Amino acid sequence: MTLITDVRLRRVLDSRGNATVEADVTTESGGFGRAAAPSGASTGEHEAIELPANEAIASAREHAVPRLVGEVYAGNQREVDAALHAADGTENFSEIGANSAVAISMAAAKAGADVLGAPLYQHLGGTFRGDQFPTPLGNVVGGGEHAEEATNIQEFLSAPVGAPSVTEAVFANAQVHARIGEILEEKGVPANKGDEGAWAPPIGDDEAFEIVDQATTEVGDELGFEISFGLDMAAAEMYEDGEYVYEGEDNRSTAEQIDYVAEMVDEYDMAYVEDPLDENDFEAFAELTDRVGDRTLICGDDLYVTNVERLQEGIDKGSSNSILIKPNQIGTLSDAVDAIELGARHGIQSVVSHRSGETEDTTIAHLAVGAAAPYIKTGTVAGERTAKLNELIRIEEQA
Ligand SMILES: O=C(O)[C@@H](CO)OP(=O)(O)O
Ligand SMILES: [Mg+2]
Repeated sequence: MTLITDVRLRRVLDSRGNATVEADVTTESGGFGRAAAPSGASTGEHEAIELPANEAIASAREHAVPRLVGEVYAGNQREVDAALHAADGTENFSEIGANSAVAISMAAAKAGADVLGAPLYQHLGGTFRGDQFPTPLGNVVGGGEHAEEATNIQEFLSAPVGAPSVTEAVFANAQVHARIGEILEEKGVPANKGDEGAWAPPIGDDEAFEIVDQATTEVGDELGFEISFGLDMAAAEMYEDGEYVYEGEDNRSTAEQIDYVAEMVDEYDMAYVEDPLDENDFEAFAELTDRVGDRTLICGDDLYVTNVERLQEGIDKGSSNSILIKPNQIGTLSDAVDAIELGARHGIQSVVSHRSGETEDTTIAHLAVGAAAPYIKTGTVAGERTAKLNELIRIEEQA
């Protein structure tokens, strides 16, 4: 029933207006799945390779489609993803492009779910999944590679850790975003928006900490549950010649960066810090995790690139207690789930994540629920972000 009979690939727009790959997968019994690849701006050095969309499509048509059509069952995700790896033949999807691979992998999963008549999260996670929901981390202020003339720190993330439901958490993040808009207006700070819809005001990191702290506290008090906040520092982007470069401030050595992050964790009682250190510095990550890992999540994004070998190195060295999961960083859903499961076996909390360039695709909402990931990071207000957040609301209603 789920034998793949057709795979179509096309170029569509992502949220930055760039071309990305969309895949349609059809099965023998008429099952259908459609998915599109996202795209990063602050990409990790060790990520699977994204090719220009037209090249990725041409190569996948030549190498991957013949290995799928009439050969592989969409209901068997491992088989689909193994065929993609075999078609590519490299370590990092540099032949067919991780963008083609992930679009086909996700579209096949949806086609499989369609044939089974099951929601995608249940197809991915099994019948005993669907009752545990991720806490959404919502980008509310940011800069770095996602906006010019804004904060050094890439993302300030609202973290409604005390929310009684995912729906209330999603609305809480939107309210924090709105409150920050008001605070910026009161201060007379002009506020543009960055790639993910977060405010991108021309202020320093110190002022952003104060504003996000104020907004999360006020909205938390009003709603009656705890809203903490966190950061994605995307520190690999700041790291130059052994130092962390902060515009308008002194540079920080690795030891100073560790001290700074540890101080901020305590000063603001932060729930989460992603990529506080360079993407190759497993040791510095371990030092920071040793210092504050009992009271906050230290998450590896560019550090791990959703790769189980890099995650295993982090586990061996004690580098973090959390991992970011981006299916397009590794190229298939099977690889992404392997990383979540390896992490879970070692007490590493997964944060399933969007990219800064996104589409209306909602697969990551289902992946987070299907794999029982404790967190999801998928923005706060823009349409390509609310697509996933609204899907979480619908899944919660079904549960
Ligand atoms: O660093 C990140 O976590 C992501 C998503 O917020 O950004 P990008 O997709 O640009 O890598
Ligand atoms: Mg990141």
